[in-house]
Amino acid sequence: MKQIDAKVKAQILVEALPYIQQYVGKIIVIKYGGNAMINEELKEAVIKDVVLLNLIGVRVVLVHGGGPEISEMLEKVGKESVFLNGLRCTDDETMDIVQMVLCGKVNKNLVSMLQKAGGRGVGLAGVDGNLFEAVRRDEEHGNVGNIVDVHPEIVLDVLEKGYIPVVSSIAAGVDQTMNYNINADFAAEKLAIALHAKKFILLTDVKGLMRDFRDEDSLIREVKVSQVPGLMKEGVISGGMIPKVQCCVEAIRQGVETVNIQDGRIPHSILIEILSNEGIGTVFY
Ligand SMILES: Nc1ncnc2c1ncn2[C@@H]1O[C@H](COP(=O)(O)OP(=O)(O)O)[C@@H](O)[C@H]1O
Ligand SMILES: CC(=O)N[C@@H](CCC(=O)OP(=O)(O)O)C(=O)O
Repeated sequence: MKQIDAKVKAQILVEALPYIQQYVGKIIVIKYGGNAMINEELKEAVIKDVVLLNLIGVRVVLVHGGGPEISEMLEKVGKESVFLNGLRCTDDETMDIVQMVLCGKVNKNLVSMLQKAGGRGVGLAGVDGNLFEAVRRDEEHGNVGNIVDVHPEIVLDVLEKGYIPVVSSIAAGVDQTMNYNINADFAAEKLAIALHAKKFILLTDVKGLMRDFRDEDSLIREVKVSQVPGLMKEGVISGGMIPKVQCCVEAIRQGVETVNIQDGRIPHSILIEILSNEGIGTVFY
């Protein structure tokens, strides 16, 4: 690694101070999508940003997806992935695999990486401490749930002790008889609202919200939530962006100060957003 002169390092830290001060003691919820977990190097960059923020006293909560990893595992056991309106149709066998992959593989991998980077992670599934309670969404999606209640106490306890909560998007049924598969964007949004987060960041595999998502230069930097219905009508927001943007709007309406959709493929994009005036990606306010 290229060494930076100590004077330069000191200068960089001093310049970062006013930005950091805004966030010390505040909660930031980061949704880390499976499509943004492209390789180990990029994952390490995300993890280091999270550890650094935690070390300087920002209360960071990581909510992760893992859609591509679930699909890969389903393929290995000979099951096809079926999506309806962007949500995975989840029969009982698929639900077992969703839980194994999200709560086992992806969650523990992120916790290990946090620890390797000098942080202290605690993995939680949305069923732990009754964090998320859900009801069945509809018959077509099978075991996919809508979160109807959030009990954030377990996350607050973990934060209080200085750990970094790493949350997977599984919810307990309200009657506790079964668990549900929850889209990770929805789970993160609900948690950001319940925790009164200052900021909610969604890391994905595009630069942000684009006027034309095939054109990398058409990034929309700022969106007022009142502009969203118009953008939907124009067809600017489509596919996987529809639920994502709905999450952003709901989070702002429910009191989260700013919400950002940004590119998890850019190394250290979290720090770039937090430590600069210009920021990165699309900010909703
Ligand atoms: N206006 C838009 N700007 C950016 N992406 C868009 C837009 N409209 C649709 N999309 C699609 O939304 C996708 C991101 O949503 P999704 O695949 O669900 O992300 P994730 O897996 O990170 O949750 C992009 O890869 C892109 O194909
Ligand atoms: C109901 C539903 O679709 N659940 C998602 C949960 C994981 C997820 O959302 O992961 P990404 O953020 O990586 O897409 C799924 O089964 O794929």
